Amino acid sequence: MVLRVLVPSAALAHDISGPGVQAIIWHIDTDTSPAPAADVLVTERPRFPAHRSRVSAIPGLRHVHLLSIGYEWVLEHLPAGTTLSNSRGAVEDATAEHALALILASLRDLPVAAQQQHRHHWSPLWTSSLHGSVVMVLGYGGVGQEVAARLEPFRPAAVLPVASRQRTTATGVQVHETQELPALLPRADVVVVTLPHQESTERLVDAAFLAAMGDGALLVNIGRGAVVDTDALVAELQAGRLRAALDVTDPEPLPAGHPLWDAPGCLLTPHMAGNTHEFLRRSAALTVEQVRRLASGREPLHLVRSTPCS
Ligand SMILES: NC(=O)C1=CN([C@@H]2O[C@H](COP(=O)(O)OP(=O)(O)OC[C@H]3O[C@@H](n4cnc5c(N)ncnc54)[C@H](O)[C@@H]3O)[C@@H](O)[C@H]2O)C=CC1
Ligand SMILES: O=C(O)C(=O)COP(=O)(O)O
Repeated sequence: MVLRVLVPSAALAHDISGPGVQAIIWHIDTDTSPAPAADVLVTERPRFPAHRSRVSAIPGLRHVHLLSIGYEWVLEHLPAGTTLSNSRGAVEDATAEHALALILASLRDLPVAAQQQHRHHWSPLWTSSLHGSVVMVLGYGGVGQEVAARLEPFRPAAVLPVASRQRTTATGVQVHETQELPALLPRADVVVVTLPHQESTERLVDAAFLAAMGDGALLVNIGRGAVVDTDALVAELQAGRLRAALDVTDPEPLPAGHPLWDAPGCLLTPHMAGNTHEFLRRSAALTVEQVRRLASGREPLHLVRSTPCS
């Protein structure tokens, strides 16, 4: 039996082609015609929410493999009986690196310096240091742990990991739980959100959360936009009380005229934390391995949903 696999690019089609595999190029954002029948869909996260439902119209679909990690967008569109896997391990490094870039750029006011450069204006700035600061890492999974590891060489006063449950890791790290947030938030100079979007995390960073952060503290979001109450954040930024560096926003893409574009003290990047050439190579290699496994009837790697949904 030949495994029919939809892939978003000619390069991936080339990589996965082989005995027992038929690669078909179909991109969820750009191919507006209905997808051809296929056993497997390999896909990126659609850039536009309206394109998500295209997954549910693929005849014969049995497995979806995501080229990234976040899978919340696909769950409600998975046809019954379909299993799901993601690219765990391929993108955490790049994402954590971007978090550090956002923290350092914000603390050292690089966007202000860049604006000065565009105006050919030379005026030294006084900024804040990561050394000696307290950094909360909210969400302590694959991405959160990589962020925490990258913070250590900067010698912060403390790194406070927060996740769903309290525990001490095998390496002795004390992970706090969300119930402790009211006590911990006033201590944090920087809060880095690495949470997935699910019912329990939606708007977890709400007006009360933001109000508990200290004056001048920095909120960084590299998880999902919907974890933050955007209106409440805009209000804090416009009041000049907090700063923010956001790779993910709600809504996304950010529409023209949205108040976040020009909010004071807000650095925005367009959901690009994971986008490195190295990530592409790693996820391509993972996809080749995944397709080989599926073609030979073996258990797929990194299953997110192992029991076919009904
Ligand atoms: N900006 C970007 O380009 C990228 C964003 N991401 C996002 O980062 C997210 C996290 O990825 P991973 O670290 O691999 O996920 P993971 O599943 O390994 O870790 C999630 C963490 O969140 C915690 N958590 C879950 N629900 C919680 C709750 N209600 N309260 C407190 N903590 C809670 C878990 O305990 C765990 O520590 C992805 O789901 C994706 O949305 C991932 C890659 C790139
Ligand atoms: O892995 C994720 O969840 C990410 O957000 C990054 O990749 P994406 O932009 O979703 O293709």
